[in-house]
Amino acid sequence: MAQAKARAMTGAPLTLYNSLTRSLETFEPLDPKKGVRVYSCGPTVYNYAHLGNLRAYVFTDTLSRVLTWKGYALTHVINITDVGHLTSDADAGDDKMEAAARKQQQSIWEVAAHYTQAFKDNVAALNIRAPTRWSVATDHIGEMIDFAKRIAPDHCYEIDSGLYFDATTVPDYGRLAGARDDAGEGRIDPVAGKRHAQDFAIWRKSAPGEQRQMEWDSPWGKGAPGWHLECSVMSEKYLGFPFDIHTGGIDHREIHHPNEIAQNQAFCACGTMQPGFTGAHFWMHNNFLVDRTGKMSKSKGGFSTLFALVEAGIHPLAYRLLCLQAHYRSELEFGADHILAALTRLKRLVMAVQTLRDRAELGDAFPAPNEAAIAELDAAISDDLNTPKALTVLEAMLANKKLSVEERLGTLQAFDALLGLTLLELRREDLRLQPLNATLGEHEVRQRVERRRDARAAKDFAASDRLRDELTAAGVDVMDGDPMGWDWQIRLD
Ligand SMILES: Nc1ncnc2c1ncn2[C@@H]1O[C@H](COP(=O)(O)OP(=O)(O)OP(=O)(O)O)[C@@H](O)[C@H]1O
Ligand SMILES: [Zn+2]
Repeated sequence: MAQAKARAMTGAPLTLYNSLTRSLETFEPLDPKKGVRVYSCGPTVYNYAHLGNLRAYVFTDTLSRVLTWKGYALTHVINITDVGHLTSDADAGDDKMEAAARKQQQSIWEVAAHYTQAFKDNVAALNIRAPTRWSVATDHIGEMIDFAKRIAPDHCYEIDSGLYFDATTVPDYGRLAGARDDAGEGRIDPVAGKRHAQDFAIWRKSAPGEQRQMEWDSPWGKGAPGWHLECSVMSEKYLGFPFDIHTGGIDHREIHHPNEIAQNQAFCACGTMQPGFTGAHFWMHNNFLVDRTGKMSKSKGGFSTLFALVEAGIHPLAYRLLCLQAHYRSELEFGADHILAALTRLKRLVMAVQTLRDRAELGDAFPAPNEAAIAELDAAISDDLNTPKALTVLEAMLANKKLSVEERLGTLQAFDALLGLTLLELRREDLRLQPLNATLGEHEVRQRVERRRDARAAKDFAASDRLRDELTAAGVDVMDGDPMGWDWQIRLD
């Protein structure tokens, strides 16, 4: 801890991109006594998280590791949305949870419990640190009603379908989104009786005759809270306004976060609107994971999960590395080639570390990290979390012959805490996962690869080709002369 504190004072200033000002700003905690307070919009647990969703949490994990590295005490809240998120972000359509429960013929609570656990399993597999608190939306309905009661008199109006927030009652509505283009407006479905297109539901009343599994009594009738309200309420409850950093995917910059900001303005100002007040100091957004069809999205279907990746035999940390290879504000493309290349890079790293370990003479503890390498890493991540640069610093450090083998391992320990790749623990064998649909076991693959090598050595090309075909049919690619000595890999289609 003492070492971490010293780093915060001597390290580079931390610069982060604030979507609110569309500029890079130097980060300082708003109230150092409270440490740094971060809120991240969490998953809607109606389905498995896709790899794009998980990119959002690799990003928040990097942010939280960097803040810890800088020596700050961190309070990080991620919510679990188990009510209120409609099929359209802008208050139209069905509740995603209700729709999923109907389709899966299960209770919403079962659906939520199953996908919440699956999400937490993904988080653990990616070595994303658990936040200080997971806060579940349905545990906060009372607070949501109280919040709504406080802002309703000056900012809301009631119509048949519920209580709506009048976006014209706060200054500068939508500043975070910037100018809304026609496509943005087009996403806002009309709701009968709404005063303005941008107005949004604070409380949705259950329609007469509607069978909802989740509904609560409120001053505006039986119903459920709006999705935007949840995040305002839970961030205020656990972090207090204003807190330091609010994160989410870049889609939230358009509707969800501007609406949270409007609610926060209404909640805090109580008639005397403070200029520029938004509830959080920094609003940060990760860009999308895209595939050939565009943004990966649950709503669109055909998405990839981490579970599917592992079933195909890819180690989950290869996906973490793929995310770190791109800056969080750039789009990142996902495809079989991309993930296999990331896996190869991870293998190289693991083998480099293993070679060092084999050569090292370590006592009870690792030696102190090399200060120059630490400073270089610190400069990279202090520059708006430049993880692609950090990875090249890592590789250069591991290969730096001017440092002793032991010193490199000691430095790696510090790097690992920041990048979360667990390079000191991973072994070459760990990276060889067995695909679920494999027709040959690892041992059988090995035997065939060796028999094929012998056949080639004996110039028995017919036998060697037959063995290769057999392996190909089993989904295994043989790699003759692989520089890393990795003589086979599973094939991803
Ligand atoms: N393709 C993507 N790339 C990166 N982040 C994403 C992507 N899709 C969603 N996110 C982010 O993932 C987080 C969790 O979102 P959530 O579970 O509410 O997704 P969703 O809106 O139901 O999913 P989808 O948009 O895929 O239908 C949010 O911060 C969201 O902005
Ligand atoms: Zn949110």
